[in-house]
Amino acid sequence: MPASPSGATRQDELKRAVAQAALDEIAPHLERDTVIGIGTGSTASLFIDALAPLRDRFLGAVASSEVSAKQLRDHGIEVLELNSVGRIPFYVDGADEIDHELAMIKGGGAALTREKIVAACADHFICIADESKWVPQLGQYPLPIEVIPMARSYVARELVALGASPIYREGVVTDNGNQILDLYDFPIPQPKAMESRINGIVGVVCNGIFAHRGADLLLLGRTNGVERLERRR
Ligand SMILES: O=C[C@H](O)[C@H](O)[C@H](O)COP(=O)(O)O
Repeated sequence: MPASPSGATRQDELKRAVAQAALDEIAPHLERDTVIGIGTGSTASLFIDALAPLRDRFLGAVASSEVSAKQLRDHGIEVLELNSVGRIPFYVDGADEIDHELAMIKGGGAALTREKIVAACADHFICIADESKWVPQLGQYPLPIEVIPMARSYVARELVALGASPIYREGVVTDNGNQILDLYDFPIPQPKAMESRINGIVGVVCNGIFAHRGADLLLLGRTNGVERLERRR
């Protein structure tokens, strides 16, 4: 992708545009006691940067990773523990893939479990993504599975029985002290069923299909502007 004179690629510009669009979406709803759920990754990071100037208009944030928590604190935004907060009106995060039902693959950065937990607690999941993430069917991007380390080989064998080819993401330890298996070339025609099926394997902590709790709103960065897509009810 060509870089602009500033060094930013077109994809970077689209990510920045959707980060700003998410801010525009939530800014009118911020109250002194509002807690915002914050995702992980390059797009979520741009959202944190955009959010920083408004830090005095809301209470704080719950972060889905240690990396995002640090970035929030560096901006002077209070990071709250999930167990200590009540309502989270908005969760803002990126995705590795998203389909027309606003189901997603997430976890390219290994943050899937905490992301799914914070997303589950939120009233509205706003997904921010550039158009490269928009797919007709999930599964072109490797599907991450977070596993308890001692169960890794067992889970891998169970996934092979499902028709997958799991690859151990060597050297990666999640914020929860676990490991990641990635499923390459694994088409997912029925995301909800597959999300449940993989979660049923003993030793799996979480998988990167976000279908049961998909996004409510997608802000999709396209070359001709940000498209706003709401989940069909
Ligand atoms: O674990 C990482 C997260 O699921 C990210 O939200 C996802 O990988 C998208 O990241 P990015 O915005 O960098 O493409």
